[in-house]
Amino acid sequence: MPSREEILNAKILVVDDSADNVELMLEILREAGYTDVSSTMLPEQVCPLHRQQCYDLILLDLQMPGLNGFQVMKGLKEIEQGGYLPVLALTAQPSFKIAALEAGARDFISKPFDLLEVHKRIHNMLEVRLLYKELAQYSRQQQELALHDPLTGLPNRRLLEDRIATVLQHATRQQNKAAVMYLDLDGFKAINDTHGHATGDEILKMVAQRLVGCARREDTVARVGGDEFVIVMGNIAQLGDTQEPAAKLIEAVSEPYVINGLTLRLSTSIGIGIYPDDADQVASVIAVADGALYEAKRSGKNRCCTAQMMRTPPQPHTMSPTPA
Ligand SMILES: Nc1nc2c(ncn2[C@@H]2O[C@H](COP(=O)(O)OP(=O)(O)OP(=O)(O)O)[C@@H](O)[C@H]2O)c(=O)[nH]1
Repeated sequence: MPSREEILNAKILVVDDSADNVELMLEILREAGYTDVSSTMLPEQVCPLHRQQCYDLILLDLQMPGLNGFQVMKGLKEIEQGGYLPVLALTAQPSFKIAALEAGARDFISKPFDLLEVHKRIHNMLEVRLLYKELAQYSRQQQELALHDPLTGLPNRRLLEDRIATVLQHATRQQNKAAVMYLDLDGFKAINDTHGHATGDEILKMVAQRLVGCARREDTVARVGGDEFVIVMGNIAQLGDTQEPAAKLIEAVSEPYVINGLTLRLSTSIGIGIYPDDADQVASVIAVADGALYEAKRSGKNRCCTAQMMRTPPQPHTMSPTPA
């Protein structure tokens, strides 16, 4: 629940074409202890102001010349799409009360003002508005958590798959290629076993930072398993464009890690799959990169293999003719 202090610090806008009404409402609010109150007598200013200030409460007169309160609410609804319209309608017309609620106002205050009613309705409405904001923020945080790895903060497999799908669509439209690089650290288990899980965690965080440091801004670096990471590169012309970035990644991972006075080293193996040359679906391009990674491990680790290498049969050695 929002605290009393949070409620008193909420952002409030008073909208009325009568200077006397504005003055009266400002005085009531200030006396009640509200600290962040402003006003306008120009209804056409309400939407631009709300876009800028994101008010917690708009006390809106319904009968104003030019733009009336109902028209203002229509504009506010476009700003607060799917959200909570923080409008308390002010009206002297009993017949407008229901119309205002139907138009999206959360509540109304009758004119002439009854002080007790004004205080209660403003307080109740702010309580709900602030609670709504807290919930919306909590839900955003939960969504973030569901899509990111808690240890490194990198995107997790779910978000990675979404990103790959977007990159593949883009590559199709642009008639170019995309690369999926699958990395698995070499000998990471030994670090855990020798120096403990906490040290292993520190290494994973440092590896994550180094990979992000090597990638372009538009690439996605994700953690998809214990010591497994995937980097998606869009907008490449050919497989050859991945060789330099892959070498950079291998070098970055092999730099020493200094943790609690210990200097540790490890390396990484990388498998690369290219869209659309090696596969044309999200899952299959990840699978071919994983297959190439397996080959990189099998053939000695600390290296990069491509799916294309696995398809190309080894070339027979050509012997130079022996001079007679
Ligand atoms: N510290 C830490 N370790 C983890 C985490 N998740 C998985 N692991 C460990 O990471 C290790 C990964 O295993 P492997 O990839 O088979 O080990 P490896 O020694 O790197 O083997 P190669 O890839 O063949 O070189 C396992 O020991 C897991 O217990 C984590 O979040 N933190």
